[in-house]
Amino acid sequence: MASTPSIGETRASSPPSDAPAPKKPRLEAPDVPKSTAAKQPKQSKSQKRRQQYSALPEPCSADDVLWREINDVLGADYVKTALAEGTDRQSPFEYHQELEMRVVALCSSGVALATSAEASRPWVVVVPFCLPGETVRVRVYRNARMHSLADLIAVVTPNPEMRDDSLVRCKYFTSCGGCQYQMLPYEKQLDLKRDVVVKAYKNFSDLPSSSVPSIEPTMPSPLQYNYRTKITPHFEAPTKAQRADPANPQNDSEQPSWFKIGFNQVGTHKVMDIEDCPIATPVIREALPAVRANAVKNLYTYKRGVSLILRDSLPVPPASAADGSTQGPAADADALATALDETHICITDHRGTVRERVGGWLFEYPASSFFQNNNAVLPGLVEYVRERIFANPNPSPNPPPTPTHLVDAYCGAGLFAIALSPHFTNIAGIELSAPSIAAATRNAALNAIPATKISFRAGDAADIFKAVSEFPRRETVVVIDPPRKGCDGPFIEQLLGFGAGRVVYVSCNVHTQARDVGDILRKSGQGGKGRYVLESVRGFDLFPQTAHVESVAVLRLLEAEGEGGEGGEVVMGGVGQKEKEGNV
Ligand SMILES: C[S@@+](CC[C@H](N)C(=O)[O-])C[C@H]1O[C@@H](n2cnc3c(N)ncnc32)[C@H](O)[C@@H]1O
Repeated sequence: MASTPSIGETRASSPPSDAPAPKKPRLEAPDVPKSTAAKQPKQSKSQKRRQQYSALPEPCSADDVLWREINDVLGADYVKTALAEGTDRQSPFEYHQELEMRVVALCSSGVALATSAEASRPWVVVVPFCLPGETVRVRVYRNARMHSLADLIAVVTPNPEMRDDSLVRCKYFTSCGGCQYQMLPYEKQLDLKRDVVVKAYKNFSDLPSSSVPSIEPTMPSPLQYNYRTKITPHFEAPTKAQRADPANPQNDSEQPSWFKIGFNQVGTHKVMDIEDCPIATPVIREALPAVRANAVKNLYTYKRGVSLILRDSLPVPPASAADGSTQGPAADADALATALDETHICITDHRGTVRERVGGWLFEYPASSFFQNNNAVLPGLVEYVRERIFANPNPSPNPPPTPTHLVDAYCGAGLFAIALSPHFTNIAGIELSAPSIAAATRNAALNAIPATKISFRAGDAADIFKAVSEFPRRETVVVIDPPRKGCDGPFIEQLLGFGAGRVVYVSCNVHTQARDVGDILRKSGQGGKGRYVLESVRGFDLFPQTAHVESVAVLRLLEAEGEGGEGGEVVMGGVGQKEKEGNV
């Protein structure tokens, strides 16, 4: 998801398809004297580096999330003064210095933020795998703006209220960059993830706290290990020197010591060798040794690095999707389907087809395309979305109309459109990836949903609103589930222009979600279609043992008249102020 090209950028820099190719720009206009031409001096590499060095992180990026939390620890005024005085990079610590620090906070990415009263000036040290309240021994490996990055050497004084090292199930924990929280009881993980959502809305929504309802407790995953239905271990192609190493094994079943197949080592882009991953589903764990052995066997044929794929799947009956012969809930979950559900296989071919069941619904999609990675949590997620769409938290004599139409923007293989289909008369989905759209269309047939009721189209999410101009706006729900970078300006503009009665924003990046929700609430107050209020926000744990949290925000349109929609101030939706106290 993170690698999805930035649609906004592409659009801004590409001419419309029927426009002539742009001419190479002239450096100077012919009638402008040389000395006064507005020619931008070319930047040298070191100038560019200096500029990057002095620029603050890109808004809403992972670096920005860390930066804001460093500000919270040190105090915004202190940081502002350091920036103004140019002392923001004057670390009190040396490269490779060993220090004893006290952990004062956990960052949203799962790393700890530590400080030392003995440092010559207030400074944060960022260190993985430790918890607030702990005293830790660390070694600094990089100095940056107002903080240093360090490796954990040892936990000197553990926090017994949080840490339970007996819970750790993976031998690679604290070396592999995949998991951050295996030492934490599951309830604590859920609490920390709620804090992440609270901080995201505080730091990124730019909304008054009165507009943000109390963040609900994080929805747990039914499985805390063995849940991950997709893993992508990777490896680098051998270098010339490695190929020529006389110490290399002479048979193709033995793995040279320099050949690593796995995931990135914590805090680096270096691959570490991983033979097992206990958060992956059993069928993936069983398949991994053979997949690794195959990579070792073919090792010298690789010219470039490779990302392997292992996806948990139900067996795909021949031609089931194309002719709709295997029907989902309509087939009444017959004995064959039940038997198939009990047998899982591992798909390792990027061009293969994966089949999953979510509740009573079947989904098939290309192995290389997007589908949520924790099947166990999906029925609860879909049910929560359904329940919030039809809930009326503020019963009034003039209730909003019952939703009848659904728009699934960023629909992938059709998860929300299909699983919510019994509750709507008309459904439209849009998605950028053509293979995912083909899968969504097949999935509708696979689940016996008539094409007169549901349709999918490939395209930019913003384009869906033209296609559904006949949908009654107040009775329409828009489900948004964008990639990590969130929605772009044109999408939000179209969304507001349409004015759907309800918007459910599902997100794999709560920081961009908070930014976009803030934008929607503010801008909707300025238009004529009424204004949105934020009714609820809840984190979902799709990735136990990691710091990652997904989030569902529910927005409701207050009409300009009749539902108290007049006035410019953004107000909170479904939750009373009392419940809200002590939140953000
Ligand atoms: C987080 S996934 C959600 C998919 C689906 N809702 C699900 O739960 O399976 C985000 C999807 O948005 C698609 N996408 C990315 N940019 C898009 C855009 N500008 N317009 C439409 N879809 C886009 C990606 O291809 C990806 O399938």
